[in-house]
Amino acid sequence: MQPSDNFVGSIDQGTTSTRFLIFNREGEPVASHQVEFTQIYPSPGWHEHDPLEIVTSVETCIEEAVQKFEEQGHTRSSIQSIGITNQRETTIVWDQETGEPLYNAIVWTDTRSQAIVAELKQKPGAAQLQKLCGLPLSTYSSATKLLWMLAHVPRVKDAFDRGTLAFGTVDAWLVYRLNGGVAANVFVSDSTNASRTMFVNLETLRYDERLLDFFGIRGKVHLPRIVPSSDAMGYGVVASGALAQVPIMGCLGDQSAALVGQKGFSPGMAKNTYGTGCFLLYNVGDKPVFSTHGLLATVAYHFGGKPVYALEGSIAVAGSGIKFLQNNLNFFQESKEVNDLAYSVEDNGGCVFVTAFSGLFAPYWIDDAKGTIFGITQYTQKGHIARATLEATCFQTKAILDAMEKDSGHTLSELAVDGGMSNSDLAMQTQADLISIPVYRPKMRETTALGAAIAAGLAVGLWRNFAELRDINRSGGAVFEPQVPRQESATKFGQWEKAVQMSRGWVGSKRTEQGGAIDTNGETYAQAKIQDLPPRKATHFSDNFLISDMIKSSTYNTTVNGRARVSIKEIKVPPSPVRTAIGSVLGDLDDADEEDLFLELRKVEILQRLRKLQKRQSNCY
Ligand SMILES: Nc1ncnc2c1ncn2[C@@H]1O[C@H](COP(=O)(O)OP(=O)(O)O)[C@@H](O)[C@H]1O
Ligand SMILES: O=P(O)(O)OC[C@H](O)CO
Repeated sequence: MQPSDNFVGSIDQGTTSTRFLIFNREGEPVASHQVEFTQIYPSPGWHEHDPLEIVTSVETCIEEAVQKFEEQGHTRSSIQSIGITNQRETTIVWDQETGEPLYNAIVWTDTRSQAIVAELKQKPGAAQLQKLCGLPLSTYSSATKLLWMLAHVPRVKDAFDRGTLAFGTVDAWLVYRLNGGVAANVFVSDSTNASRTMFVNLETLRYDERLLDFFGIRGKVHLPRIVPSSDAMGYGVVASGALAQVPIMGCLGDQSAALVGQKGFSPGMAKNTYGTGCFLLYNVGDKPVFSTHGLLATVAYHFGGKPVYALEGSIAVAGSGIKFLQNNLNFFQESKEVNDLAYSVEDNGGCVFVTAFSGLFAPYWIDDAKGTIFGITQYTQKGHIARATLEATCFQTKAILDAMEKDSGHTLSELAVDGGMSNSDLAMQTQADLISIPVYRPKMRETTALGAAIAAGLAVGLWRNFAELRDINRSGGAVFEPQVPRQESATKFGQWEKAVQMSRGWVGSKRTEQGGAIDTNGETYAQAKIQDLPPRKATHFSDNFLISDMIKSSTYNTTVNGRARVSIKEIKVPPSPVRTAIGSVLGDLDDADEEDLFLELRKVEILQRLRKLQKRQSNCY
């Protein structure tokens, strides 16, 4: 059989839908099928999927796509291997003895583990985690979702106590079930997915005892064996259905797959995928780069030999914001209509939508924010809200690119994009205008599925090296050139940053008996012990976000990461959107502590607000 008669299949199991695509050697999809599946939102901030429905959706897509493929005159035996790509971090647990799930999948967007995260942050060793695994302690990773299940789901705890609890991300679950479950017991995860759990050392790509001990699961939970992303033997074969006996040879988390599908194989290349969420991955080569500006370090891909790493900017809400307008607010019937609705008005009409449905991820990592629309007046129309929704992801992308530039010292000259929301021309034009560089959108936008197909195709020899991929999906793309002056973009971005700061602190707020809104965090901070520490060295901190209504503080003493005692004397807000804190540090702080230091600065602001509020209240009563 000629190579041109051979094909690879690609399962793309995303947050909103599942697809199966069959690619030829030119990297063109020749047949595909897609189904949406149930999104379960049991409580505010909770988001679940049914693990069995995920498997059924994959099986349905395979059956339907293979049928379409054969209707074109091809035979299923020409499909040489299968690749899998999937939503990452989403956590599934099952009983190793029965192979049955013990709870719904807790989706990556879910924020129910917030209290667990807050508690873990106080634990010794918390500050060292990110250096080991590349991820910040947040509700996003799988680890805290697993801990939540152990604390709240008796069936999960029982299996844990009996030693039969199996944990996996969606890739591990799919490989396990497609191989036939308990009977074959193929229990593996690829390096890119495994590195999103917080259990894996980013440099060795092995489970790290320090991480497992920190989360209290060492030796108590069955974890999948970690396998390279392209592997001829590791992932077994499909047990039944239209592609029975076809080997699975590729596996990548969806964001890694998109980078591969965009052929971002050289350091300095980046892509931004606007799916349910939006994720910018920047190839940094064969050594991880640990961010000091709110980004994640992650595995880009691992095709045998040395893994390749990426800096990642993760945005929790992109297309899901559009789905929210569609399903919850009934703005339109189909996602693609958002574009025309947003074009129906000239601009956002003064509205800024901080789509913090899951708090805010990179580069801000604000757990206590919730979605907030600022600037609504009687003038506001649906079109303004639609625009503000699209803009939110673009603003966050701009913040991520700024952070990436600081971490890498490199300025991107063009941004390659893909994913469902990238179909909106208005969103992509807005993106180019905000980041002042061209945005390149390829013609074939199923780059995530293509990435998994490439992983499987390299393993089976359909392609022998990256050079053979060069011409795939190269022509017919669209370029969006920046069209507004930088100063105008900077002004808009300043407004966004202001809105981000104003959205903080909502979670946990309550009303006092006197009727004034008081932030519970503020109360805690007000009780914080103000000690008299002798300053050792004077230090200058600055940050570029706008604080609208504050601050001149008296001295505030605190500790950062339990190591350095910080005494903040004064926070100045000059007319420019740069604030400066003047203080002193007793002990050592390095760049990695910057974020924690900003948290302390934030406490001073809250303390100030509380004082102001109390003063106002005592004037009233
Ligand atoms: N034409 C469009 N314009 C804007 N958004 C779109 C369009 N088509 C799809 N979307 C959005 O893209 C998302 C789906 O993108 P996709 O890349 O399939 O995501 P996932 O892999 O997370 O399931 C949906 O949330 C949907 O609202
Ligand atoms: O479903 P997507 O495409 O937004 O991707 C989800 C991510 O993998 C979550 O980390």
